[in-house]
Amino acid sequence: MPTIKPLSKQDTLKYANPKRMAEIGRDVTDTLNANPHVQWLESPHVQLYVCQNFLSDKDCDLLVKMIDADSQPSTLYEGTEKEGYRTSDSCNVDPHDPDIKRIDQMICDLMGIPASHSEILQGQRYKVGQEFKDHHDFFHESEQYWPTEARAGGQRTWTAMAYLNEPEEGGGTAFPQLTYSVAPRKGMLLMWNNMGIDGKPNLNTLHAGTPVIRGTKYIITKWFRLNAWRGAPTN
Ligand SMILES: O=C(O)CCC(=O)C(=O)O
Ligand SMILES: [Fe+2]
Repeated sequence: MPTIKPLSKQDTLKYANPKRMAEIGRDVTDTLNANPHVQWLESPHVQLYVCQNFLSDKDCDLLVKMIDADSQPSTLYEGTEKEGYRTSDSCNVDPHDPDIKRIDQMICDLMGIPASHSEILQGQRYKVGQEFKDHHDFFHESEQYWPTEARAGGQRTWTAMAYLNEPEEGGGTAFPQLTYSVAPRKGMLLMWNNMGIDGKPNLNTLHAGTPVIRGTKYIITKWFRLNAWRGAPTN
């Protein structure tokens, strides 16, 4: 594996600046709080929101088709792989597809974050028994992937995740620190701030895609970055 240049203290501030991340947290929560279609899932520990019926049935169904066509076994970051940890299938949906561009923009507009600061939409499918165990979506700065991810867009700030169907049993998104689990609802968008109000990674955002017991679960996920995401295609 090539050696990756470590980050200086100054670089780290550029890629994970608590002051700027606290500001983003305030801006996004102001936007979401002002939207009558969005509900705040009251918690003192995590800024967590839902928007019911965010995606139409038609959009959900077309996304499910795309995921079925393109999915490969999901991956974890190099150095963090653990057997059985993330057993779903995933795919990066085609960012040039006009429906994807529209849905992508709808998510960014709802949250008030520029699309340039977001990663490509990822689709995921969980069959019976598949899951994504407890994890944080923010980057742990002690991990070997961090310098590369930092330079590619910096820390992950917010997560937006939409359920495309309702498995018959299981497949909720559990937040063990909140003793809280969100049940999949077709078309519902779930959003949370991976940072605390201090703009630093919030350990209470620990969450899991719990095993599907009956049926299949489909979701799309979008992760936002502090800076412009360099992995993004140019158009
Ligand atoms: O499947 C879920 O409910 C959670 C997925 C998740 O945490 C992720 O994609 O980062
Ligand atoms: Fe996650």
